[in-house]
Amino acid sequence: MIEAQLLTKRYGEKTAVDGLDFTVKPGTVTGFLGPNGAGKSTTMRMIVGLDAPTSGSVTVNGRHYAEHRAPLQEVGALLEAKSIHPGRSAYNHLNALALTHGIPRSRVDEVIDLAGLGSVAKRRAGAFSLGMGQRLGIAAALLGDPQTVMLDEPVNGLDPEGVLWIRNLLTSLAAEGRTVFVSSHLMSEMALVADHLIIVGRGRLLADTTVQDLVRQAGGDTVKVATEDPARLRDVLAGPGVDIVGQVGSEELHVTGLTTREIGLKAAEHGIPLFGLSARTVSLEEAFMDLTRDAVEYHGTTTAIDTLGRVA
Ligand SMILES: Nc1ncnc2c1ncn2[C@@H]1O[C@H](COP(=O)(O)OP(=O)(O)OP(=O)(O)O)[C@@H](O)[C@H]1O
Repeated sequence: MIEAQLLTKRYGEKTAVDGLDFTVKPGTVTGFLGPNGAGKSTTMRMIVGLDAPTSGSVTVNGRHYAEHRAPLQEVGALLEAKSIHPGRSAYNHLNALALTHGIPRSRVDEVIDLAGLGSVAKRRAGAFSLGMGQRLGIAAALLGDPQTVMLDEPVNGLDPEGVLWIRNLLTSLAAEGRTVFVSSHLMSEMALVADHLIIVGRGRLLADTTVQDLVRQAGGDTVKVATEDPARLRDVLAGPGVDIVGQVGSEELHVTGLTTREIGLKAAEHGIPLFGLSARTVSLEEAFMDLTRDAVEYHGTTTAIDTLGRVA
């Protein structure tokens, strides 16, 4: 469990983190989202005591990080800045960490396997690709078998296989009852792994919500369905809490209140062939952009916002 109370960090004139109040609970993956410069890394650094709050506080499992007797066994963190000696092998790096924290050597082999680093563990870490470096950072974070795991942009530099590995890893860590806190500025990636979202912009809390609620709020539970006989499908799908919109002469209906699965099953039950059945997928990105629009520090001229047909 991570608890932030009025957490604030100023660097001179700049307020990087501005009165954040949030709780990260065990047993789920919590995504920490926000545009570049929103204050995510600064918040994470304060959680593990690498930066001191200007005011407010943040605790892990009820204590400040520095007050834990065995911090590595309490919270494992992957932060953006790496501190690995380039001449040292992955194995030696993890072994040194284990030795200084009273962690058995057998755990080093376990995390090397877990991170898929077996074949490169004896190589110099300085020669590692970005993706291998990320895997080593994650291995180090898991070394103490911590109850709380915090990763800053873990998919950075990973290939598709690595991205999938991270997704499965995060989900299984949460399923084991751990607190999993992961930052990203990519809504699409977070939507695939996170159950809960904490969204920040310019250091302030913009939303503390479930993925499901954010989708709902953005109208993302609309399903687009096409059939030769939309009038009949409309009759079949009609019911309490179901809203159906269609245009005269169009084979397409927009349905809210039913999932793609429910619509597909009902149509099949009544022998109505469907030509298309899809949930709106861009709405999560749209919801994120709507929320953070005023909080983006650096607007590009040709960003993803343009591809959605919207102007920042
Ligand atoms: N040591 C520092 N000195 C001065 N300003 C800083 C320092 N660290 C961060 N900042 C500023 O604080 C703000 C928040 O930065 P932070 O790195 O926490 O954001 P972020 O959400 O992690 O961004 P990104 O997604 O780009 O990593 C930024 O405007 C940044 O320039």
